[in-house]
Amino acid sequence: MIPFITSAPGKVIIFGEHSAVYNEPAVAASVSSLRTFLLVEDGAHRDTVALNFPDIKFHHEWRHSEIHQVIKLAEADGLLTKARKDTNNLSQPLVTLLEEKLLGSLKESLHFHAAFCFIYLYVCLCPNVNHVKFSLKSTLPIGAGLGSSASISVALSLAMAKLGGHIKSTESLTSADKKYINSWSFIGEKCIHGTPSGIDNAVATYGNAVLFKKEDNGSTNFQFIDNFPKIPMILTYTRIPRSTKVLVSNVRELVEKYPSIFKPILQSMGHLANDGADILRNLNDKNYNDLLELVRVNHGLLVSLGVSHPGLEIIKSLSDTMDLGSTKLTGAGGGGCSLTILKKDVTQDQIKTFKSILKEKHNYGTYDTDLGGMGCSFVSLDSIPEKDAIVIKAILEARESPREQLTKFLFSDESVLTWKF
Ligand SMILES: Nc1ncnc2c1ncn2[C@@H]1O[C@H](COP(=O)(O)OP(=O)(O)OP(=O)(O)O)[C@@H](O)[C@H]1O
Ligand SMILES: C[C@@](O)(CCO)CC(=O)[O-]
Ligand SMILES: [Mg+2]
Repeated sequence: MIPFITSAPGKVIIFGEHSAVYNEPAVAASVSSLRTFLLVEDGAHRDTVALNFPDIKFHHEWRHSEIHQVIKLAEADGLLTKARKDTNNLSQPLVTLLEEKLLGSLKESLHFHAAFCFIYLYVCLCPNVNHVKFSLKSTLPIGAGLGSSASISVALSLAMAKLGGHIKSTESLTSADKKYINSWSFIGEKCIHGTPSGIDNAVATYGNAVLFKKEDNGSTNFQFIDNFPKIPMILTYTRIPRSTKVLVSNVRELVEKYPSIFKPILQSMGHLANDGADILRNLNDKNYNDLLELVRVNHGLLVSLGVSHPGLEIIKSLSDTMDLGSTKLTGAGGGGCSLTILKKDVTQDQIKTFKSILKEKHNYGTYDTDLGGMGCSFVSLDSIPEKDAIVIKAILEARESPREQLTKFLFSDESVLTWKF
């Protein structure tokens, strides 16, 4: 089976970030052109499980025998069996064991969370896989609100589900396969940020656009928004770093301190997401301004939750001053990215001016991308000529490879890869 590559996209939340965590509906769409790629191949050394995550300058090797000892401890009191059965919650005793025995040396937060997500999934899904190396690279900005954590959780869950024999499909993924990947990537997201709603991993697994809702019993419910309209928009990346885990826990403190103030705000966001989904299902000239209005209101409510940032307000203020449309933060906020939905009459010149002010004055980047499209996918490198496989492996293993190069060789019309999904 080895070598193979898995992949999963990022996402944009259009309505309902943060309120989604409180079981309110939310709307998100995949950003199929911004993706994480994970190469699984034989390792260089026997008895090792190696991680090569160049985007965050993280390279790590565990001896398989060392992991195996931890697995034996976890198996002894039935802990692992329990953890494997529960895809709604992390097993705290297993987390403690992994932290003590396998993650103790990792102090840097990005490294710790990526390794924690990896090792929890590994011991649950494919603990016997040995002499193996995982190289992971993404064209998504990391920690920027576009779902980088969910895309790595999904790419890892798909790879480990294949390695552990939980997914046997060699052609397209079945709906049971996707359900399995979605459940385990939710656990991966829990390792990275504590209390995810599950919207990001659902979109990274299934692709397309969804109206999502987490139910009170922990299950998730989502409907695809078919024929998702092409909306003229600009995604702006402030490059201001932040952590979803911290932002979500700050909101929780506020909600617990002032429930009578914040619960209605969260519910209001939920109503807004439902109304927004109705508009998006049937977007036309008459309701286009309603879409802009709801985006503006959603941002205002997010500001009241304390998850904006002066750097995001710069984008909002410029788009308001230039009368371009409505801007809201997207994802967890606190920096990261914003989404500007453009009015219908905005000209190319105005867009150019907006982008260049943001670039020159603030060093912000922008992404031109469509929403929707393919969710998680995989491809075997045995299925392509060896010379192409060598090039692709080198790109995925290299310390640095530009986003354009990754996209060109792995996910463009020029790529030799035929993804299965
Ligand atoms: N390419 C990558 N390589 C290694 N680790 C990554 C990569 N992308 C994401 N991560 C992990 O995900 C974490 C960032 O997740 P976080 O949820 O804070 O941001 P995000 O998912 O980009 O934004 P949001 O959750 O708002 O959509 C990092 O700490 C890191 O551990
Ligand atoms: C902030 C949040 O609502 C979205 C992060 O992309 C968290 C979540 O839903 O898991
Ligand atoms: Mg995330």
